[in-house]
Amino acid sequence: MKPVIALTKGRLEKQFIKFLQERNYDVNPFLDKGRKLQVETDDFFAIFAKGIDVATYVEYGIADLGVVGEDILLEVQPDVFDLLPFPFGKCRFAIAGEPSNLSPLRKQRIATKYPNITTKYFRDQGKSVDIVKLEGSVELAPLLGLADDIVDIVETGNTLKENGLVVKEEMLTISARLIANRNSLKLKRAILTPLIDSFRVEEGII
Ligand SMILES: Nc1ncnc2c1ncn2[C@@H]1O[C@H](COP(=O)(O)OP(=O)(O)OP(=O)(O)O)[C@@H](O)[C@H]1O
Ligand SMILES: O=P(O)(O)OC[C@H]1O[C@H](OP(=O)(O)OP(=O)(O)O)[C@H](O)[C@@H]1O
Repeated sequence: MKPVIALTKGRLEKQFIKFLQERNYDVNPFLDKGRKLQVETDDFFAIFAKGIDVATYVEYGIADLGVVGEDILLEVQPDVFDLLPFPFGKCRFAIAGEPSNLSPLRKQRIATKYPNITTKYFRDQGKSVDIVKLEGSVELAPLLGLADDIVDIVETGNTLKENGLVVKEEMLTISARLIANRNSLKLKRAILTPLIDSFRVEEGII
């Protein structure tokens, strides 16, 4: 029996495949997968899903392991075991907006894909804000007057820069994480341990 790993489609998938290659796993089945959403390698079955669904597949035990952004774990708080960080998918959460906008007299309005992370962050600072939930291109919101500022992921800063926005406050840094189904960890320990151990990166490298 092979383990099942749920992978976040898109940028994390590409970086995970590179990570596997560096560890001498055979990645050929990934290279010609086309639009297929399931792939079998010598070592495991992989399924491809959106990050939020990766957490769901792992929580329900359809997948034993998952590769998912920490942003999803913080936002959704799925009932999974958070095993270890990967040295990719590194970025940070920040509050950003137009350089010169003044604090509004009304409650501050923040646009974000991450309402729970945002609410908690401001609540911890003793502030209540209005949240506008968006699904992407969040940088548009302050430019078009939908919100005063945004809370979003920043990596290179290019998206902010090219849209005339600046970081106003750094919030926290995140990376991709390896998660596991709680029962799989107990019941399939023998087949999962070698895989999990091969994903460990020496301390100091991350
Ligand atoms: N600019 C970035 N740099 C590094 N990691 C990022 C960046 N943006 C997102 N991520 C991480 O990669 C994960 C997947 O992001 P990706 O952009 O592929 O999908 P998404 O935009 O969150 O969702 P969708 O599938 O709807 O496009 C995110 O959950 C986050 O952890
Ligand atoms: O600092 P940068 O390197 O420019 O990266 C940051 C951008 O990347 C993510 O967007 P993504 O590409 O996932 O598109 P989205 O806005 O549709 O979510 C994030 O939401 C920022 O917009």
